[in-house]
Amino acid sequence: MAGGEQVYATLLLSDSYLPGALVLAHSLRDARSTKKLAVLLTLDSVSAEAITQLKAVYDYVLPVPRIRNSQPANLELMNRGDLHSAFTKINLWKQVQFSKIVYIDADVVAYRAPDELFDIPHAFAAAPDIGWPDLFNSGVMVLTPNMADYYAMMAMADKGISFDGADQGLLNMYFANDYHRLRFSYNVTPSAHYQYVPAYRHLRSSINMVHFIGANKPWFTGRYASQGSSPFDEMVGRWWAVYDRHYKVKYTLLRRCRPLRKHHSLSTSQNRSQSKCLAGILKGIPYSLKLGSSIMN
Ligand SMILES: O=c1ccn([C@@H]2O[C@H](COP(=O)(O)OP(=O)(O)O[C@H]3O[C@H](CO)[C@@H](O)[C@H](O)[C@H]3O)[C@@H](O)[C@H]2O)c(=O)[nH]1
Ligand SMILES: [Mn+2]
Repeated sequence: MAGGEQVYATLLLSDSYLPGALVLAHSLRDARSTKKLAVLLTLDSVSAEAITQLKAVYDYVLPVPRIRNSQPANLELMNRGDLHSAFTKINLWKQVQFSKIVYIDADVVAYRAPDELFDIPHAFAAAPDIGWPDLFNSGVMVLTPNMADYYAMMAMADKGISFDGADQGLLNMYFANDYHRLRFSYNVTPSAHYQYVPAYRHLRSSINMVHFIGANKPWFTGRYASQGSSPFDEMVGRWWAVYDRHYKVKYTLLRRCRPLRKHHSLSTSQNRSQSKCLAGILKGIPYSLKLGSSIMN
């Protein structure tokens, strides 16, 4: 559908990636993007509380059907059984109310808003994958929704056609040599194992977005990595900087309200101001903060 809106979109398949989706949205907004933000999610695995959090930062919250790979054997080749429903990304092509989508994984932080990606004259574009750079990484993609691609990819998903069992394998087979290659700066995937420090120093100022691929996300591992000075540590630190800018203050405030609560001898008015304090702060606090301690260290 020509003339539709252009949006950034991400995907949320579980509450466990909520901190990622929130940080991504804030990073784009803080960088003053002029585009709207959309999140596709599966209602059977994302809580109502998480949706409330998402609505505070996303313009469009779009429920989509889960697309599960019924033949997940290839997923085990990369030890990522958790990606059984990554095919759900195919729903992006069905969003024909939008003329162009810049899709971004929930484990990405934007250093600047790459609005120029909406203007590239190609139906599909993506950046190289560091594991095998002839392939593209499917964590950042510029795509044009249309039902023909959607049905063709759904047919592949139905048959479990994907060399890695997930969306990246399927998409690389579908678009094969027919895609526009984006610069790595749009999807910088740091590795704790191979760090090309001189190149990082040389090109650091041109980074557009950083993508934390692999099973260990910044919000799972905590802040420890962000304290060092390696390129990897520095990039993890950038993720936490966005997180803290929007959520840390509120958490500190919450702690200030909490000790009073255990007091039994509070007057009615003290009690009332206590509840008011908590209610006000909780309104703006992400669900993930209340989930566990890993994120608070
Ligand atoms: O439990 C989960 C798992 C995934 N996701 C969503 O799915 C995306 C992909 O999963 P992720 O853990 O980010 O995968 P990567 O470690 O980045 O692995 C690579 O391989 C995946 C499978 O092909 C691709 O989807 C990725 O883009 C590619 O970078 C996430 O960003 C989220 O948007 C969830 O919401 N919850
Ligand atoms: Mn990812």
